[in-house]
Amino acid sequence: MRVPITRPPDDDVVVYSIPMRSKFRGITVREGMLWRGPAGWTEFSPFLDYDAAQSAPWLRAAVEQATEPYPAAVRDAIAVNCTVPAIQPDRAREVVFSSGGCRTAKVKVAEPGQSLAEDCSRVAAVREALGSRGAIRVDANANWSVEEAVEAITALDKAARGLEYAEQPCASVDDLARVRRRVGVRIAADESIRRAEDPYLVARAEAADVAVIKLQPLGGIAATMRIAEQIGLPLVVSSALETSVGIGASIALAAALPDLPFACGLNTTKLLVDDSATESLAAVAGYIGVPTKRLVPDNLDAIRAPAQVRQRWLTRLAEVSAQ
Ligand SMILES: O=C(O)CCC(=O)c1ccccc1C(=O)O
Ligand SMILES: [Mg+2]
Repeated sequence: MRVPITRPPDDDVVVYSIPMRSKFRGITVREGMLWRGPAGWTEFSPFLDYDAAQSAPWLRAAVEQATEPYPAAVRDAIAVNCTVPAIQPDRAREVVFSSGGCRTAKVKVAEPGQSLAEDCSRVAAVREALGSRGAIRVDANANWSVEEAVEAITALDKAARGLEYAEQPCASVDDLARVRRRVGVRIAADESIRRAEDPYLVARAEAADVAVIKLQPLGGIAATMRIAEQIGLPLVVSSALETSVGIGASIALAAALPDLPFACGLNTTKLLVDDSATESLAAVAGYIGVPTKRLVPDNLDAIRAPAQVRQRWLTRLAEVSAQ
């Protein structure tokens, strides 16, 4: 079905370009667009490797944020995890110490070119920094085979002295199910939901214990809340590395969900060198407070992209709108 999506006039959008503190998922610079709609500021930031069709839900989410009010909140603060990139142990410790009091850490593992031993040292360092009562989850971004996943999850569970869950160990839903049957650690699905034709397949296949949901790839708050209702799995709301404008929408989603048993992956403005707002939405004592007003970005001049990058995004926005 062809759903027309309205886009703002070119002159009204801000294109930003912000370096990452460490390489994350192959990304060293985060780019995206911000504009103000009748309901408030919004963010559109599909990853650079996404084509126009894959970016269409991201635009629906951005248009919704610009035009619709947020749903009613049922909580006033969201527990969040800190996110540890595939970095050296001493820097991983630093991420935990400077996380704003997060009691849960998500650690990236299975980075191409790195070894299981490096993953184990990183996870052990995070445990040391977090203390025995914190929760540790790992995210392999689909980089393991079934056999590798079983071996790695078993070793990481030991190194972490207990894992909360392992996120997207393998690419296919069948492989997730196979790994889930063979390890004593919960399995979370991320790419299998946000990049899937059928987001419910993981649940039907009994391939995951936890569903990671991301606002932009799933097409906005209303669309994500429908999936949340029907998927029948505990949910973790996670970011797509937005600036505080986009994180605000994900916080609104997390605030509106009836059940939220795990910390959410929304403390990611820390991974960026700068932000759209001088007061970032970031954890204090492990929680991000749910704002009562929509965030107004006050740091736009500092993050504005060069003309070439701006032009590339305007072209991209036109292509995605034409979907
Ligand atoms: O969940 C988190 O802690 C932060 C968000 C995150 O990891 C992420 C951010 C951008 C793209 C992919 C991912 C991911 O979960 O794989
Ligand atoms: Mg993930």
